[in-house]
Amino acid sequence: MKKRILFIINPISGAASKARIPEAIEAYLDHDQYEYRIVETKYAGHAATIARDASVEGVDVVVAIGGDGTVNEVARGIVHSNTALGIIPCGSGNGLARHLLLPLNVRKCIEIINRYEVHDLDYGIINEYPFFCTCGVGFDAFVSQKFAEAGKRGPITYLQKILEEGTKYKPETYEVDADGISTNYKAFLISCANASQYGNNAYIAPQASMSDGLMDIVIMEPFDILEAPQIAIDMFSKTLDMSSKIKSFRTRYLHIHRSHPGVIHYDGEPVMTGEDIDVRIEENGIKIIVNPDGDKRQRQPNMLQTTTCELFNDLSAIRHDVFSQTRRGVRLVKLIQRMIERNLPGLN
Ligand SMILES: Nc1ncnc2c1ncn2[C@@H]1O[C@H](COP(=O)(O)OP(=O)(O)OP(=O)(O)O)[C@@H](O)[C@H]1O
Repeated sequence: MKKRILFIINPISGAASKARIPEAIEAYLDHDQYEYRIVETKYAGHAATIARDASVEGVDVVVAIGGDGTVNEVARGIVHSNTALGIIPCGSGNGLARHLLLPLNVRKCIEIINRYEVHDLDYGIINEYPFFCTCGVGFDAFVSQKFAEAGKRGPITYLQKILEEGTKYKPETYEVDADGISTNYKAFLISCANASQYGNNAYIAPQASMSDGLMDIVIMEPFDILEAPQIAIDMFSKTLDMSSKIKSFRTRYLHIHRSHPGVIHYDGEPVMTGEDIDVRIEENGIKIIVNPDGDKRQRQPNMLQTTTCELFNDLSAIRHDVFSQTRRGVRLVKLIQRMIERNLPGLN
């Protein structure tokens, strides 16, 4: 018997047209294996309803055609069922597709769907919102909100928002509970990563795995404007975990308390929540069609990237030393000046 497959297209995701995707499905899908249907979403949240209904009807595969927001909607409609998720990445960042080493090419993704290699993988839940890639609080949630308000999508808009908002953003203090230990952090952001990247190959948690039953928690400490380029380079070099500005650990469950309500994000979708945030992992909760030829070594930094990161960290430490020596020197000069003034009044 043929498998039933449903393709869900989000027409507004990313910046590219989806007009020729139905043609590609007709041309490259294995029709001996699958009987297919295609639907387009009409509004935000629609993909979740369509996917849930399809799963209840016993559809074997639901394919998200869009970015991480579309993948999130489709995936949350089919968690803990026998329906598998397929992805044809057509979004702005495509974080989950990139983590899964899927090609950003419609034909190649359809060919991967034809091979039907399904793995049971983890997903997470932040308060009541499922996430499959990353979620968090702080600067990334703030940028997601600005991006959602921008009225225009695509990676250029994302970058524009990061640059516009980056210098204005003020780090907050969070109380973080994990495995019975509570710690206060002043942080630029706290990210909970089921997968390794935000999208566009910006690796927030290069070592994150979707099959370890754990999430990688990344706490980014406040940094100054001179350190910002180094953090960006570390992200794109998959070496952020080696940065001196990062604290990271793995856990199944995390509680975050902050002093006031605010925005969080799940897979880049912003939502307002209260002071308390609970994040947990659902082990093996979703079936996903993976790339059988995906080489996981692509997620690791190469020698050049590792060496560059170490060099930058050393330079940063030297700069910090010079700064603190200079500050100490300035304090000493002021002290001597005060002593002279006290002992020799009227000198100035
Ligand atoms: N027909 C529609 N009209 C308006 N919004 C929609 C429609 N269908 C889906 N959406 C919403 O579109 C938003 C953007 O989709 P998606 O996240 O897939 O694209 P993207 O943001 O460009 O890519 P990425 O998440 O990879 O950066 C999602 O929040 C989704 O809920």
